[in-house]
Amino acid sequence: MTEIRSKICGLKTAEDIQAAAEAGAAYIGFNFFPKSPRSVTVAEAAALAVEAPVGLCKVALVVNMDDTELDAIVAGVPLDMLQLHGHESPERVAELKARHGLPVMKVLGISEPADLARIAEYEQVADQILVDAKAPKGAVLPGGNGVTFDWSILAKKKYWQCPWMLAGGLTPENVGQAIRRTGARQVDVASGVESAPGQKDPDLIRAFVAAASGR
Ligand SMILES: O=C(O)c1ccccc1N[C@@H]1O[C@H](COP(=O)(O)O)[C@@H](O)[C@H]1O
Repeated sequence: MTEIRSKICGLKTAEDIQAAAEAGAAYIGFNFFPKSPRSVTVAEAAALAVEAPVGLCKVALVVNMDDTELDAIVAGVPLDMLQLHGHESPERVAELKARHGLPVMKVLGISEPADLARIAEYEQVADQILVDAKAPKGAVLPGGNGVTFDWSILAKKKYWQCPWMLAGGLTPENVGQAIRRTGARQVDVASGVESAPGQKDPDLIRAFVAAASGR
């Protein structure tokens, strides 16, 4: 059976990290978007990251961040990957890879088949692509809104040259179906494993990773 790798995004406590690690998640995400209920400071993320088990990929989620702020995050937190969740261009992706020496996952929002074309602009420069739902009009957050998109759009995808991950409204209940319908081998969740905005639920984290893994 194909191994499915899960990313649990927006972790804020040591208990969240322990639950993700014990459940078998492959990635954990620290959210540095200030308006998010999941956001953490550099100091908070650093304290959590140093306690994370070796082998768990620690991802920093940032949105259109400038160099000064991102330099402080990379200098202060032991990280394994950057997740760019804004309007970063392919040139900016390349620049940040070179500047920080970290793999970069670029997020692209999908709501219709035509959106798939944008992935071609990034697949040679990004290390991974995160395929997410587009944020609803007027939303404060560019992600983390718990909305899905029409997964059948991904049935029309071509082979991409870098690994990709599926996100957008995933939950323990729907992640199995999402994997079957899209062929995703990696899945990402934020709000779908919470009891309230920004509060992760260890039971839901375990249920999500188990459902993604087909257990
Ligand atoms: O989670 C957030 O608060 C967030 C804020 C700003 C940009 C991205 C954010 N989250 C990312 O969006 C996906 C999908 O979230 P959800 O599962 O639909 O709630 C999430 O996995 C994060 O990578």
